[in-house]
Amino acid sequence: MGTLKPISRPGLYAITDSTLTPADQLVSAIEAALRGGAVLVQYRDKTSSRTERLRQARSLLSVCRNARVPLIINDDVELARTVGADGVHLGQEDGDITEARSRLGEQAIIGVTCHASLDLASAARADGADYLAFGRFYTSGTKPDAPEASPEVLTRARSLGRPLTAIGGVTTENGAELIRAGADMLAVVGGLFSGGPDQIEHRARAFSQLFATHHPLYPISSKPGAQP
Ligand SMILES: Cc1ncc(COP(=O)(O)OP(=O)(O)O)c(N)n1
Ligand SMILES: Cc1ncsc1CCOP(=O)(O)O
Ligand SMILES: [Mg+2]
Repeated sequence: MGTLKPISRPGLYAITDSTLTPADQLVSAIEAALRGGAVLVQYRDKTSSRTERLRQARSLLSVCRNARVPLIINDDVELARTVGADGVHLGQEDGDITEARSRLGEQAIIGVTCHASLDLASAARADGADYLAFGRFYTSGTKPDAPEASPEVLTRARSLGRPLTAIGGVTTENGAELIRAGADMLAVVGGLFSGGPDQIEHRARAFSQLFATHHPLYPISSKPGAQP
């Protein structure tokens, strides 16, 4: 098993969506999410051509590098390797964690979908996953048929000692419940990007504020009202 790597800090995990964000607005949308405090970005695109995905991933990597925020590629280890992204997110059907590790290296961040299952999470940890993703927690327009999870799974998964991500229908209204239950990151598509370009930075800031208020490990000095 690899050494534990710090995944940035608790916060918003912004996930792109080619239907909510047209290709020509992708970079500015992610720049807005980063200004609002996103701590991790995932390029998730199920529809574009390989050439277009390569182009978009390269553009996003440059934006993320400027902000010193890691870029994760969804599903596609080869794309992550080709562009030199910081890691990959693998679902249960997306291939072997060990194989991804050997292709991307020890420093790569590998995140794994665990749905609502502590057994899947335990196995992913044993195979070297760097973060464990649970959900969907609420109704999701992006992936309506994803298996459902309840927030208690986050509380139980804390004992696994890996950063926990919550996904699926997460909004600025319901996110606090997930952070209090144990989420270190809120992975968000619709709740961040569905309002169009003018809303993104403001929404990202609101998500980031949830961590400042509700996450136990958030630096004390960053909490609202704390003395400097
Ligand atoms: C952070 C995060 N969590 C879960 C997923 C879902 O991955 P997967 O189950 O492979 O489904 P698709 O996203 O590939 O449709 C994710 N991408 N990111
Ligand atoms: C990819 C994925 N996996 C489980 S739910 C989901 C979709 C997340 O998108 P949204 O934040 O719009 O529900
Ligand atoms: Mg997948």
